[in-house]
Amino acid sequence: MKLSIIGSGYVGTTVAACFAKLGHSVTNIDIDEEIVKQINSGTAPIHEPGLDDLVAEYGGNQLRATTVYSAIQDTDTTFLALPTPSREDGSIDTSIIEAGARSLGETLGTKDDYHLVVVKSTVIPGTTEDVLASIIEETSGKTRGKHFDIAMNPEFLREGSAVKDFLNPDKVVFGAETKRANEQLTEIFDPLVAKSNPAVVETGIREAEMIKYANNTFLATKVSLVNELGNICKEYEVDAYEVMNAIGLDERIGERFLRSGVGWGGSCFPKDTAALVSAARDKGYEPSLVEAAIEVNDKQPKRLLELLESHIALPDKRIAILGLAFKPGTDDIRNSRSIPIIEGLQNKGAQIVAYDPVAAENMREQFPNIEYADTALMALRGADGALVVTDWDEFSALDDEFEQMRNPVVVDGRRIITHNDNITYDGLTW
Ligand SMILES: NC(=O)c1ccc[n+]([C@@H]2O[C@H](COP(=O)([O-])OP(=O)(O)OC[C@H]3O[C@@H](n4cnc5c(N)ncnc54)[C@H](O)[C@@H]3O)[C@@H](O)[C@H]2O)c1
Ligand SMILES: O=c1ccn([C@@H]2O[C@H](COP(=O)(O)OP(=O)(O)O[C@H]3O[C@H](CO)[C@@H](O)[C@H](O)[C@H]3O)[C@@H](O)[C@H]2O)c(=O)[nH]1
Repeated sequence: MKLSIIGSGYVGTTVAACFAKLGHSVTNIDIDEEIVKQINSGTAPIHEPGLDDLVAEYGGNQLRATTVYSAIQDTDTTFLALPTPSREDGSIDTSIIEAGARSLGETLGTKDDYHLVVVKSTVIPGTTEDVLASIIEETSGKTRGKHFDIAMNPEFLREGSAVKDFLNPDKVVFGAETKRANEQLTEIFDPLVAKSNPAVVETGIREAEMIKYANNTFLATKVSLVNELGNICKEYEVDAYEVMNAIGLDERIGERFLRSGVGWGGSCFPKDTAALVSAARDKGYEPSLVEAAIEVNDKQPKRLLELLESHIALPDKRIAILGLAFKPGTDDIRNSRSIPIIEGLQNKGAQIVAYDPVAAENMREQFPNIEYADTALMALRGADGALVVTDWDEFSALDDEFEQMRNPVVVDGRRIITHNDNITYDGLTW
């Protein structure tokens, strides 16, 4: 089928490249000319394992990119994969996706045949129907349910494994209000369903919107609960990882997302939990458990700094930060736990030398005045303390490199460093 995808970020580019691999002809629409150029020349605009190969194979032929919205007219279905960031008060800011819907509606106004619009972005229940569909009707002059349909298809891929996740999902969710929309979505996803056999959830639009928030809030709260349990375990000198491995054997709990540490970051958990809290309050409901999950998460980076301070006084000390990305496998630093850690160290008067295999350039834009090292060893050399913030594999292989520190105090926020007699090791968990 001929698909267009508005927004070529982490989701839009990954989904587009994967749909091309599945045999569809895909056009990415983005306002960023650099991204458009990169895709057309076969280069992935973001760091994501496996994406380079797909964009190299399909970019410029079965996968094209443009800044021109009218390219949508030559497609059957448009996915909206635009950002839905947090406002200052945590509520969802729909201004970008509204602008995208407006441009989409304007171009659909002169399209002759039926079109399916699919919201891929994460949006609060009611946004697809009450906000986006209304904008498209208004700007196109067309009637929803007749000339076009709108559907909601939330995305569950994780950064760092986005291509693999998209091609091998546990489930695909189709939120649709007409048979025709549901059938068209089914046809688009047919090659994926045939290949990886996920559960197919056919549901209403509002339910699809809420499934995404419920999914993320459940996982974020699970990790916060694990962090709280890990903190209590530490007080009692109990190995939290052994405890979690055991409770994970209970199928009702499950073995994944049980790693306690410095907390969750990224472009989704923080913003989606905040948006759900805000949306609940809008309806007069106080979501105290979700608020507590956020509070536990906010405290973990502070706990890491307190642990470091229990070993050394920070003013004027050289502190190595290992890991800037919010998780391994990505260059994304949005809401990374490394950000409050850098700020906390700066407030205490420490000198920072940071290392990350791929995310340093993104962090440099936000913190141009800290030192960035080219390797973990270079960051550690001469440092008075080291904080492990991201669980990159290469950090778990570090060993006598720590001996190059002036004072080998290592505080592990991810439980990945092997203890040895030559370092003073401490961690968030025992
Ligand atoms: N990042 C993830 O892992 C992930 C996973 C699942 C769902 N989501 C959701 O998907 C949505 C997109 O997230 P993302 O991380 O891909 O965003 P992103 O910030 O990585 O990418 C958004 C892209 O949209 C482009 N853009 C902005 N305004 C535009 C416009 N008017 N027209 C065309 N392009 C425009 C930007 O240039 C950018 O390339 C969000 O709602 C997010 O919550 C994200
Ligand atoms: O046991 C765990 C698992 C995760 N994390 C942290 O949780 C955050 C999020 O990790 P992960 O969920 O793997 O990455 P994301 O790319 O943010 O993916 C989440 O957010 C996406 C955007 O909505 C969803 O699509 C995914 O399903 C959902 O997992 C990261 O900071 C991790 O370090 C932990 O601390 N302990």
